[in-house]
Amino acid sequence: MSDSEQDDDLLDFLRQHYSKASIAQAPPETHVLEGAEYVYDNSIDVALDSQSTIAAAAMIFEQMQKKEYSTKTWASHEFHPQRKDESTVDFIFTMDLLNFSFWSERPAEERFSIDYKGRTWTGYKSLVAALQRALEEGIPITSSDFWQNEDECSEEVLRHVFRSATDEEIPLFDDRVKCLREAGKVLHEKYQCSFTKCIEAANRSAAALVNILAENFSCFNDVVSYENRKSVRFLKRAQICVADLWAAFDGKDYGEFHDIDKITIFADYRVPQILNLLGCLWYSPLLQSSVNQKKMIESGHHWEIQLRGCSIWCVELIRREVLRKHPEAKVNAILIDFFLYDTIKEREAAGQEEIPHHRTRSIWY
Ligand SMILES: Nc1nc2c(c(CN[C@H]3C=C[C@H](O)[C@@H]3O)cn2[C@@H]2O[C@H](COP(=O)(O)O)[C@@H](O)[C@H]2O)c(=O)[nH]1
Repeated sequence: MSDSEQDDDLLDFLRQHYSKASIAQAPPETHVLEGAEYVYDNSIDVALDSQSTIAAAAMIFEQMQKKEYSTKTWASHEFHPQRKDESTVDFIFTMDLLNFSFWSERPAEERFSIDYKGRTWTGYKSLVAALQRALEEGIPITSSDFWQNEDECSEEVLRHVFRSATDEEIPLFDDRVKCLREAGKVLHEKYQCSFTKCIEAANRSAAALVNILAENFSCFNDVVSYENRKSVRFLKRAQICVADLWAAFDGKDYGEFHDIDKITIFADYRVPQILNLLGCLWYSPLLQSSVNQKKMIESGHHWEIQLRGCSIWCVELIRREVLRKHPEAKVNAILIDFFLYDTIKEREAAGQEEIPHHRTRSIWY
């Protein structure tokens, strides 16, 4: 039998036994966790301490139970939108397009901050406050049509939206403008100007929605290469966008995802910090001293990749340990992450930020 006849026979066999549908139905995957494990397995400047990780799992579970951590915790935060409709979808998409790099090298009283409702907000909360303030001022900052209209949504208007209470402007202002312009263009060209169309295209799969964001919006495509692996996907803002939808809508409507547990923690500058403080992450002496001295670590540096990848892997081990001891627990990496972020922010507010977070300036987190 000739080669081509053998090929035809093989194709006939495949057609008979593997319909296109079954091949196409492989469930969507983000590949974030396998990338994180690869980074962990190939890290020399960051290590996990198993005893501290086991102890952290017990503490986190006990605290989350006590504080009744659930998706409902999301709506309890200042200025998070409360309406269960498309306006909240648009708010979350806008927020997570811009949800990065708020840390400052200035002293506390001089750092970028937003005045809103009689208080001054910094960090992530400064972003949420700025968006709410703009909406109250009649600026449609959560509309992708607006972002595309450079006459109405001029640089001057955007500087007004993010005007600071100090003379330090919001970090990476120009990059944030680029994120809005790109997102407006992509939504217009591919999703009828609405992020809800991206959600619909994901067919209630969290992994599929993360992939839609990463593959269609370059500003969400948070991917690095490390050692011999070309593509380590962290996808921090794509993942936190899906997680915020899930939490804001209590796992229903626009927040309903059958595979939400595929989402990992969001590898930023806060989770490594709290894991380091808890003794779960150990740094090489040189890395620890660089972090303690608040030295800049370039985006893409192997230290930064190790910090982010080992954080994702560490919380995966914490999640497994919690479920090993409490199989019935309604706990996933998202809720553990929200708890860890809120915990480090409480410690910061109480002046207990004994070890600083690492300093990397980028749009990825
Ligand atoms: N891993 C993780 N990173 C988070 C958050 C949040 C806020 N999520 C809220 C929603 C539900 C939760 O209960 C939170 O209240 C912001 N960030 C990131 O941190 C950085 C800002 O830090 P700072 O400048 O100190 O505020 C920046 O990269 C930002 O993207 C989180 O939850 N997890």
